Amino acid sequence: MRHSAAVWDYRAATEITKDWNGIDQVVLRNPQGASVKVSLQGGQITSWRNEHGEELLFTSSKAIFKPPKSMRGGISICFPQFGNCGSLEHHGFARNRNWTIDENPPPLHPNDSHGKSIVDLLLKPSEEDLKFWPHSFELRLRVVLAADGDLALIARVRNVNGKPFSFSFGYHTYLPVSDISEVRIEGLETLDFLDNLCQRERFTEQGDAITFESEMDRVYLSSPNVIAVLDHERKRTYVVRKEGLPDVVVWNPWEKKSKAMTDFGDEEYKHMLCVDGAAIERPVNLKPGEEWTGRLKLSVVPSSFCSEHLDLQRTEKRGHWMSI
Ligand SMILES: O=P(O)(O)OC[C@H]1O[C@H](O)[C@H](O)[C@@H](O)[C@@H]1O
Repeated sequence: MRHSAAVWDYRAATEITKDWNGIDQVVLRNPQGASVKVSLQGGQITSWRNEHGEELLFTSSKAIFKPPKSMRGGISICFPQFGNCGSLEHHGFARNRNWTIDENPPPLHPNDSHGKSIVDLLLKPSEEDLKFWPHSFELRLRVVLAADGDLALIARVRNVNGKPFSFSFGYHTYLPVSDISEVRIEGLETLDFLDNLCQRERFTEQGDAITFESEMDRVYLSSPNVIAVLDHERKRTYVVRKEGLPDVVVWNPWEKKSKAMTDFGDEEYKHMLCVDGAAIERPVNLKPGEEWTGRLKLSVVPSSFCSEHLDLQRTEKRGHWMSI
């Protein structure tokens, strides 16, 4: 029997347009009208909007949209180095390179594809990259806009070299918040962290949730796979689910550092927060032919869901990732 209802084509739900520099970007849409924009410049997620058109990622009003540098905001891919822990440029070179679209990505199961929109981007090293980091790799980033508006990113790094190599990785994620002093993060309490403001000295988090009253730049270690960022004023919560990413970087530049950054407004630290799922403390080791996967999924829910009803760790189910 033939189905008369229209079949959702998850690949046709993408469109290629140009970004601010005339560089290709992919726009994903779901049937409700939510959208995601991914630039081939850096494989950077530059926009994520819900079905009402509301932007769910932070971008600085002073962001500089000039290749090859990634712009300040959205979600950028930090690979093969996070921060300055290595000899490469800050946060690695992946975010400052041109990526390509994989025209023939591994398909989704037809039962799992309804309402989703997907694109796979690829990065392979150039001759120049190999001079500084002599490892042949393939980095595949699958970007998924789900039927319910959630945004999922699945990065796969494959060693196509004859020798083992190791790397760090991070999804450098800028979230917009109404007022940083009213925000708290749940899920990181009692963990050890490395404080980048104290020469990466190791401390143990005390107290309840993480709150903000000054500059913060920390790498929380061995973190749970679900954490929540609660924005009291806006009564909304970002739920961050991750897999293969043991660390969480929490960063807010606060007043002084904001003023020192040319691509960031003096007061913007009040309205943003970076919460990055990452693999930093223990670099990932890949033998020839091996592949590593790091998954991140962002959802936005009303805050009331979270504080009382969302048992963070109980939502940590493998089923979340099965269909992508
Ligand atoms: O300015 P960016 O390269 O985007 O990095 C911004 C920030 O990213 C991370 O959160 C690091 O831990 C910080 O040390 C860094 O300052």
